[in-house]
Amino acid sequence: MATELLTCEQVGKSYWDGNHNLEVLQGVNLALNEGQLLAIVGSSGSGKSTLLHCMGGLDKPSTGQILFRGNDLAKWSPRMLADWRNQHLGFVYQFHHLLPEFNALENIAMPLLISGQSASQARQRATQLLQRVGLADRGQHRPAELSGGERQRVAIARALANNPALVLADEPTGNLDDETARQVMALMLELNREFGTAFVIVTHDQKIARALPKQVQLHHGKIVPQTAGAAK
Ligand SMILES: Nc1ncnc2c1ncn2[C@@H]1O[C@H](COP(=O)(O)OP(=O)(O)OP(=O)(O)O)[C@@H](O)[C@H]1O
Repeated sequence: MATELLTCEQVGKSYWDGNHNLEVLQGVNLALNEGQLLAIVGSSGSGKSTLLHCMGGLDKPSTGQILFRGNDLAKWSPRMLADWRNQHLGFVYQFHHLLPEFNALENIAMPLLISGQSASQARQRATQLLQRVGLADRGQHRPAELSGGERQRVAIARALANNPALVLADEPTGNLDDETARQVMALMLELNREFGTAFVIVTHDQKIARALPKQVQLHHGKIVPQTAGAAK
């Protein structure tokens, strides 16, 4: 039976701009199962990144709840949230956010060192992951010495370092050409199958969204109801 990993219950987010209350998310209900792949689509400004940040505990909803394996994120201290992110979540962004002064291997090893693994354990796991994303011969290269697609592969390997339950990816292929985007997406789908990691992928690209088994569309901060038979 499918087990719920992350649940959004009536999530709302608003910002006060000095004059108005900006309702960025309204009544968002969403359930993601362990190992599931979900695309979040919507036009620019529809609230996709805000929702992803709330799901990752990087931002707090103004109303509603986000539950991880039944635990309400709002009840956790900043320290607990940081530990949870390190242990259970991975993040991939449109721009790789790798540390420029460290090489590919060191970038992948970083979350492992933060979680308390020894340098040799971290190095071993980072080497395996680098191999798995097809970059065994690029370990000593710094981000500036890698192509855009290679940087995203390193970023994906880093996101998976601690074998998280969930990877949150914000436009992970947004900065890549079509063919490289296709390869990076294919890699994420393979890793989902291999490791059982759930992925939430924010994209404005319908082609990419359709490659995933489940999609939700945001429009002005609300989930657009699916027509019968469209959702899985
Ligand atoms: N910290 C903030 N303060 C005020 N308004 C914000 C803040 N963060 C986001 N917004 C507003 O919330 C709305 C949704 O932003 P968000 O970045 O979530 O959209 P998006 O769907 O990810 O857009 P894009 O595809 O362009 O990245 C936008 O109108 C944005 O200006």
